[in-house]
Amino acid sequence: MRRNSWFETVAEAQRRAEKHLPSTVYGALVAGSERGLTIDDNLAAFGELGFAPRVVGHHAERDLSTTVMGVETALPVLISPTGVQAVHPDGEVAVARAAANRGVIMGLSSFASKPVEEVTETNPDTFFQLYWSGTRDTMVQRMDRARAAGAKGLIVTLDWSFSHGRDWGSPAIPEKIDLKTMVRLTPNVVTRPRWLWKFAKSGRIPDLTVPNLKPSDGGPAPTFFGAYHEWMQTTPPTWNDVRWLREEWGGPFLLKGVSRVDDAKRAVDAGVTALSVSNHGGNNLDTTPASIRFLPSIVEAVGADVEVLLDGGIRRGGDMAKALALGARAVMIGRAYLWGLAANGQAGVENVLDILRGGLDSAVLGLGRASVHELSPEDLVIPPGFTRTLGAGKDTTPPAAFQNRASHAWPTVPPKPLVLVPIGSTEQHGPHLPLETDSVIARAVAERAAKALPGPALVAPILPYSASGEHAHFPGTVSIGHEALHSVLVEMVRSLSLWAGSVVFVNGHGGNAASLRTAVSQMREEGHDVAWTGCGVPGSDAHAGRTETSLMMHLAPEDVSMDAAVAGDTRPLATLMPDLIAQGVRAISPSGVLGDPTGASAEEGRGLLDLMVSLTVRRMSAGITDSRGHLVEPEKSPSAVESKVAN
Ligand SMILES: Cc1cc2nc3c(=O)[nH]c(=O)nc-3n(C[C@H](O)[C@H](O)[C@H](O)COP(=O)(O)O)c2cc1C
Repeated sequence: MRRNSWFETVAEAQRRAEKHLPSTVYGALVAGSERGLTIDDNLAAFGELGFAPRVVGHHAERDLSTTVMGVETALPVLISPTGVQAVHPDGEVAVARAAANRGVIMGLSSFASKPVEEVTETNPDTFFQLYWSGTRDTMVQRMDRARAAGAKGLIVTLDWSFSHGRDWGSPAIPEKIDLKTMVRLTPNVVTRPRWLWKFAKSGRIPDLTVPNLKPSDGGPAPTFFGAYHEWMQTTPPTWNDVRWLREEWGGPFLLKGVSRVDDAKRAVDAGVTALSVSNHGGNNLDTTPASIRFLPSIVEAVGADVEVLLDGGIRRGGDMAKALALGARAVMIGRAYLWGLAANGQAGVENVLDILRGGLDSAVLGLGRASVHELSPEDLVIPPGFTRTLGAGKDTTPPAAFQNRASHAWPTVPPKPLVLVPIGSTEQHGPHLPLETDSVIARAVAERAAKALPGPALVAPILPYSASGEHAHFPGTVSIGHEALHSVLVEMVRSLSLWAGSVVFVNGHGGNAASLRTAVSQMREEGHDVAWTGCGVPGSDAHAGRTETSLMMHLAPEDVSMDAAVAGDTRPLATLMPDLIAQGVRAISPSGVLGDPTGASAEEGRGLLDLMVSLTVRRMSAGITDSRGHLVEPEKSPSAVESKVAN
């Protein structure tokens, strides 16, 4: 009896691929560089993330569809480009057909075994992938050909450093597979008669040429290794080259392979439409952490500007749900569909896409969401320390460079810029929020305001220590007191004024207001162009309550422990103030919370942050201050009461 070719999970597809394929071919699919630690982490990281399911209020119908770079897809998954050499005689055409049948976008590698024209004919929703390889002329020819074939987007892959040593032994890949090689590989091949039979039936032997790199003068297509050689000989690209590629292509443009926030920002500056957070499926520099760990920081930095995708380690629909919850617009899959292809051709790829659809739908259902767009970090249990942030100029790094679009070396600082200096605190924020809560909020407001303001605006490294005397008896609090803070602010302004046009302190901690008033008014009397503003919004509660908790759930969800959140004293700040001044926070609220964090949400935090930023931008644009340099709302007179600042 014929064995049921349907499989239940991607793990089973992998087992069948291993059985079907010669070990050399299977080895090339599972490959990860060096010790394979990155590829392991790509998988393990999804296991570290948990779900936070709901039990009532589930939606009878769920919408899993989205668009990627303007192209509709029934599922938020793309076929990631891979050189599908020798896995199946129909190669990428079988994959493209499966993707078309499931309404999914096909990514075609320039190292693929099938011509782009055949693939776009099969699946019109195809993105063509290019490496920075060859001369500019050859790259233009390749892009022209893909465009003429109807490719709807270009994927440019930049995360490859020719790091191919593998401790477990790289499989030997022949220059080309002809009959002679087949004979040489016989011991390997004869143990996989079904694989050989598929090729024999198709009347072809596995092909290791790359038709999409065929020269336009009619010469033969290079072999896989010829193409690889050309790529290795090409001088690596600069950001200007990326911009040039994007302009030459002129359509939707996805940059694949980003891990760092600074690279993501430069990609945005280069005009990309989308980027994929990726480590090439563990095939670039081994020990690079899993791509999912970088996703939140990159979404936070550029998610409002471009579409952010993720690839690496997706094996289940639940993995997709986790990536989407952390802000990915869609994911890309590599090995999962290759194993499906090896196990059962086109039907095997369809089987894999169905598995992913089923798993994603279950997750969306169980999380009580109606669509993939509603997934959010709140749906996940994110263990402390899960995420990694690279190249963000975090305030834990030495304050050597300005944190702005690019990390500025001094000659690149624009003349007489406006400098925003965020001021935070290091103080207890209840049992559920981190000590740096005020710093995270102040920096986020300053960075977003700097982007929104016209003209050059730089964000200076944050001042993380300030006046937190009222929280002094809680472990973790570090306060330098008003006197020291006053001196720091004065000296900062004197130093900044040597080259800055103007200085605005963006304060995230209400306890700093007294020092800011005295220091800023002293500096204005000395003739410096300086002002300050707070991050308050009307109606916010006092400390570690709903306002700050919502903001942190939006900005740094991995650092919020909602399990530990408790309500504190909920009286308004004005009522609490005399007791606070006389006795400190601990006497009034043993937990350190003033307010009630329990109803907080990331959604609310996003709205609050937007409001904070727009109020800050409005105040800064109007430039009206009270007599001590505190920026006030434009409609209020300069003598108006100072606005409330967040704690
Ligand atoms: C065998 C193989 C070949 C690949 N070839 C390419 C390629 O030609 N172009 C490219 O951009 N990425 C290539 N990749 C990387 C994938 O597009 C994708 O980033 C990676 O496979 C995602 O990880 P996953 O396999 O865990 O899903 C390849 C990956 C594998 C496993």
